[in-house]
Amino acid sequence: MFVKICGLSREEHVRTAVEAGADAVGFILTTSSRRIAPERAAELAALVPPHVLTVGVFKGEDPDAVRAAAITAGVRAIQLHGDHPHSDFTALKDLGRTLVRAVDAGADLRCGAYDEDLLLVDAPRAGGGEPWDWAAVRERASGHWLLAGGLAPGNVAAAVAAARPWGVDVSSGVEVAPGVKDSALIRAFLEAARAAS
Ligand SMILES: O=C(O)c1ccccc1NCC(=O)[C@H](O)[C@H](O)COP(=O)(O)O
Repeated sequence: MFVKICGLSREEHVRTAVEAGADAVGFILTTSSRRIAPERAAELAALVPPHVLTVGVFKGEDPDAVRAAAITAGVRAIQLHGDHPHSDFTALKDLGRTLVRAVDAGADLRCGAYDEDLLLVDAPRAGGGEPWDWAAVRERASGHWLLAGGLAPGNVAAAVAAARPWGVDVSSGVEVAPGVKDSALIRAFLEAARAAS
């Protein structure tokens, strides 16, 4: 089970996620209360060992802006939300970063359909912490795909049983207040996700 902890902004939480065994950590580089500057993401990404994927999260920006921010941040993966066309993934391919297509359940759920490396199937409102009908995508999603949207330590096992994803992603479910991560919740989520696999 691949586990991504998203929306990190503090050193303490990046270190906790890495030490607790996260496979990926995400930095929000788009409009959001969780947004951090690419330069700040670069400071945090420098704390992350090579075996953990650093992910820059974007929504709706044009490929040139995504490229510039991803280079400044030094992230090894780019996650695009917001109905980006196939051509945006093609335009970013030469960067050599892992490309993540983030969609809701209404989209094409075959990982690789847009030449992406990973697919993230999320609630309609990304980062909203809202559970949805995870089981509905079980037969439709395929390949290297992550389930997201309203996951938390207490429900990730049920979500995995319902949707059978390749990986999971969490943000709100490891926060004690909007945008404020908690180390104990990060550890609890990783433990529960591992046990669910
Ligand atoms: O988290 C945000 O604020 C955000 C804003 C705009 C685009 C994407 C965003 N988050 C992306 C993520 O990968 C979240 O972890 C994912 O949507 C799950 O969030 P949650 O339901 O809060 O666990």
